[in-house]
Amino acid sequence: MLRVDHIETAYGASQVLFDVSLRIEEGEVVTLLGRNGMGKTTTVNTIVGVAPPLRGSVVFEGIPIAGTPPHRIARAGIGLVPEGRQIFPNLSVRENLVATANGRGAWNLDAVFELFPALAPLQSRSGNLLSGGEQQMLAIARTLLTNPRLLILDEATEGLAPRLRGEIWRCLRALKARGQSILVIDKDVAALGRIADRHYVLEKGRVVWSGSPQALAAEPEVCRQYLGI
Ligand SMILES: Nc1ncnc2c1ncn2[C@@H]1O[C@H](COP(=O)(O)OP(=O)(O)OP(=O)(O)O)[C@@H](O)[C@H]1O
Repeated sequence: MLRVDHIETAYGASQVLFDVSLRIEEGEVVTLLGRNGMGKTTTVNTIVGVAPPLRGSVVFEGIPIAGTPPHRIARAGIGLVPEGRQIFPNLSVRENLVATANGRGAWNLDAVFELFPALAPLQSRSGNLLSGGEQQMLAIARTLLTNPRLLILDEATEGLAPRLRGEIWRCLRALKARGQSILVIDKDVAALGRIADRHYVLEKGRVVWSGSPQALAAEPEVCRQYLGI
């Protein structure tokens, strides 16, 4: 579904990604792991068109998308739940949800309220009055309403209380069970290992290891050296 091949990405004169390659097959959950500043968000930004690569290719469902503007990539079916959520603070929950909904697939308001029952009674509440967990549910629901073929979450549970983190993992398991393809970044390697098909470990802008959660668990040196666990 997505093939990233040998991408090199820079912010101005500062190159951040070096020869990064990864793939996501239909229905897979794939993760990007690595300590702060290693290039995970930049990899996502390259895929969604915010930081086009200097070299290398990004091919989504057989179509090269590197260099395509972000709104066209979103339309092509890649939905991002960004780090920091970026919900519209002055719009209500319902207005946030319908603002970017496209009605081109199975996701509608009823379906997202079924996935996140806690959001349903908050429909008229202003975005800036939501808790962090409610904001993250809203951010995921809003992206699902664009009916993405590939859902990307950057820092899926960052800053959330344990109970709310559990709620986000429950949601991602439910989405995986529906066949949703997902690329996810999070610091909770154990939780990611329970839902992932494959991990990619980034270190200083390079993929230094990739493999299944079982393979990662068998490599304590990789965990220690690159993930600090
Ligand atoms: N807009 C930018 N302009 C210049 N440098 C940037 C920019 N965004 C990120 N960087 C740099 O690129 C490198 C990789 O950052 P990136 O955000 O991709 O890492 P990350 O692995 O996602 O880390 P984090 O978990 O802290 O977000 C870092 O050295 C960072 O300082």
